[in-house]
Amino acid sequence: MSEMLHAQNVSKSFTLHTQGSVTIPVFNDIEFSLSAGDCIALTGESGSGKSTFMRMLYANYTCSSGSINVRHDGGWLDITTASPHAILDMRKRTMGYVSQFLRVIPRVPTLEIVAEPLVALGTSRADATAKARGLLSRLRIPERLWQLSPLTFSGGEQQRVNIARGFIADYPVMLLDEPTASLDVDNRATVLALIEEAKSRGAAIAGIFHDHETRDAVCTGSFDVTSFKVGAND
Ligand SMILES: Nc1ncnc2c1ncn2[C@@H]1O[C@H](COP(=O)(O)OP(=O)(O)OP(=O)(O)O)[C@@H](O)[C@H]1O
Repeated sequence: MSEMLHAQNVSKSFTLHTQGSVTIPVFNDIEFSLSAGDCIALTGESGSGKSTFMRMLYANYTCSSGSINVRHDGGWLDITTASPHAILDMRKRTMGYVSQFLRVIPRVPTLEIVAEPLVALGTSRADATAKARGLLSRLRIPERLWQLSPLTFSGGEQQRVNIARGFIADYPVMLLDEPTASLDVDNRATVLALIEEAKSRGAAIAGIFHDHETRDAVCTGSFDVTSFKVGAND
């Protein structure tokens, strides 16, 4: 399967400038690769750096050293050195990210929030809205809520709106941060089906799944961040 993302010699430490410039080393020399059709679980004990690494894959956090290349626009883009404009383009067209929490924009209806990534890619508003309706139905968000802002929705409802938004475009690479964390059994099954569909169309997926059943059901492999922890092999 073709490689979609490659992280090489990636290290990370945080410097706490407001606390005497204390340095917190997180991990050293990570080698990580993701291919089309993969669904790799990032694993490791609490505090080992799973979320930090995922944020680095999305270029939300900088790398202390190393490179992260993403297949984008027919070539490779090193997101550790790319311009902010190139990163935004990569996120728009290549890499989807389902975070745990929805960023709610007040007064924007749910249907529009879900359809927006497809509209940004050039799909007509009618087609994007039709697909958004389909996803919201599958994820059991009652139709009477679709024209409302999700500001007042429950945690689980907000998470499902976020999932619908994350899965509406066929991103070649997807990052999933605990996509089933606050879901009931039926909705968890729907999310597993969406992940399976993304894998079958060739998406390359990395995710954090604290729930073992979810991980065992959809993951093709795992990547233990702990083994790259600073001092792990001392
Ligand atoms: N923005 C930050 N500034 C400073 N230190 C941070 C920051 N983000 C994470 N860290 C530190 O980096 C280490 C790894 O944290 P991270 O959240 O990535 O772990 P995790 O494996 O995702 O943990 P968990 O499973 O508990 O969510 C921790 O020691 C944490 O304190």
